[in-house]
Amino acid sequence: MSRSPAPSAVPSSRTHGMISVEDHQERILGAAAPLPAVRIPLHDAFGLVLAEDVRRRWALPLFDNSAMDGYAVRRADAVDGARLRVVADLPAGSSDEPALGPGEAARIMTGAPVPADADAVVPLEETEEGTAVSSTPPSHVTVQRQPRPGAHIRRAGEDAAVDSVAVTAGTLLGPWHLSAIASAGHAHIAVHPRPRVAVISTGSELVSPDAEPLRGQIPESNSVHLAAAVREAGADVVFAAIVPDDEAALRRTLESIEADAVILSGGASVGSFDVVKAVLNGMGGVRFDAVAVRPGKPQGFGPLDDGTLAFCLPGNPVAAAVSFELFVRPALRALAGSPQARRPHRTAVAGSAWHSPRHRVQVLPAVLDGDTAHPVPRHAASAPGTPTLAGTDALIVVPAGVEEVHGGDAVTVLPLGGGALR
Ligand SMILES: Nc1nc2c(c(=O)[nH]1)N[C@H]1C(S)=C(S)[C@@H](COP(=O)(O)OP(=O)(O)OC[C@H]3O[C@@H](n4cnc5c(N)ncnc54)[C@H](O)[C@@H]3O)O[C@H]1N2
Ligand code: MOO
Repeated sequence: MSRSPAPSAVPSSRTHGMISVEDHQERILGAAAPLPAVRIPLHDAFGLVLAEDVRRRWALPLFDNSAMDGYAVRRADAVDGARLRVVADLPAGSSDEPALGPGEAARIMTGAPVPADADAVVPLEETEEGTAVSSTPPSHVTVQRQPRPGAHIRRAGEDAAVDSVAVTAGTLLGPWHLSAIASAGHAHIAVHPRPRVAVISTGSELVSPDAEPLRGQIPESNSVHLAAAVREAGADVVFAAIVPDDEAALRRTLESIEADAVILSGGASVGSFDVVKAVLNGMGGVRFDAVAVRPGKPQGFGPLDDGTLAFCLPGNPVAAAVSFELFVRPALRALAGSPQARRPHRTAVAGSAWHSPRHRVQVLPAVLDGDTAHPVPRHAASAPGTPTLAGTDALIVVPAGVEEVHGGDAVTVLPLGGGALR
């Protein structure tokens, strides 16, 4: 890959009339503070970000308990071949605390509290009576092998101390975290709520995918893509609409929305019918910039007067999709309280050669095959095996200043997907 020196990053500096991708991302992330925490039932918390440390209400395990089905014994008496009298039966959940005298044992099941007089558990398999199932314990049990001190007893507090932190604030909650929180004694927790997102596609040429498009009309796809991407990012779509190129209609639609973020696509450029720019430029803190990225150059962003973050993306479907990944998704994750708002990137090998624009970051939809990234051809042929936009599972990001990528070059990729956060 031929590289020319990267231009130094001066915040909001303009090179060739454009601001850098990083400057635009920083401006957006600077405005996207975590939404205020709410308390919700643990069962509803999967995929949300924990807002405060969760501490254990008790030590774990709660009490000395048996790790095996067997017999709780006084080890000194339980020598090889000893015949012990069974004086109690302790299933899990038993609150009994039987005393064990010399030569006595209690049948005990896994998880049941170990009597204070016992100092080891002999598993069923190490007794003459063995594992034959019976509802009542035998009157006596014969120990085959003397247990080690403390054998098969899980001691109170050996896993975790009372008041220790079970799960830390900022954690994206998955099944393992949630069960740890339940074990720590909490049925309700403080989380950042899912961001509420409105999606608006603008353009008088847009028609429903099941319509027969007349000349000049095209099937509307951005709202479908963006709504799914919003959900995949762990946010809720609270509103979706197609609005024609009509300033009054767009204003009315915006006024009706209650959301944390609104994503508009189309009409962001300089054309005569670019109503999004006409309506939103200067509304609240919204500003339009040319960002040094292809595709995705025309971008509008800023808070509306009520604080809703407005993202105005270019209408071209690939540009809108790329813009979502670069600029919207990190903001939604930040609103959701995630400390890792950006997707992790990695290095892959370019599967072919292509040109890249000199002064802009290039972002190419790609299909990953192991370590090789195959850019989706602009005019994807339908030959079997050819990567297509529908199969996109990563974006290749080529920095500004690189004009040629050769097959075999190392390239940066952002793998997409990887599990929906809901
Ligand atoms: N004179 C200039 N013209 C353009 C410039 C420029 O700098 N000067 N920038 C170009 C770039 S770069 C882009 S990207 C586009 C983006 O412009 P808009 O945001 O105004 O997008 P539209 O014109 O509304 O739409 C572009 C294209 O995408 C189709 N589209 C729009 N919305 C949808 C949708 N929801 N579903 C499917 N397809 C959609 C639309 O029909 C157009 O074909 O501007 C360049 N022009
Ligand atoms: O932003 Mo445009 O072509 O660069 O998509």
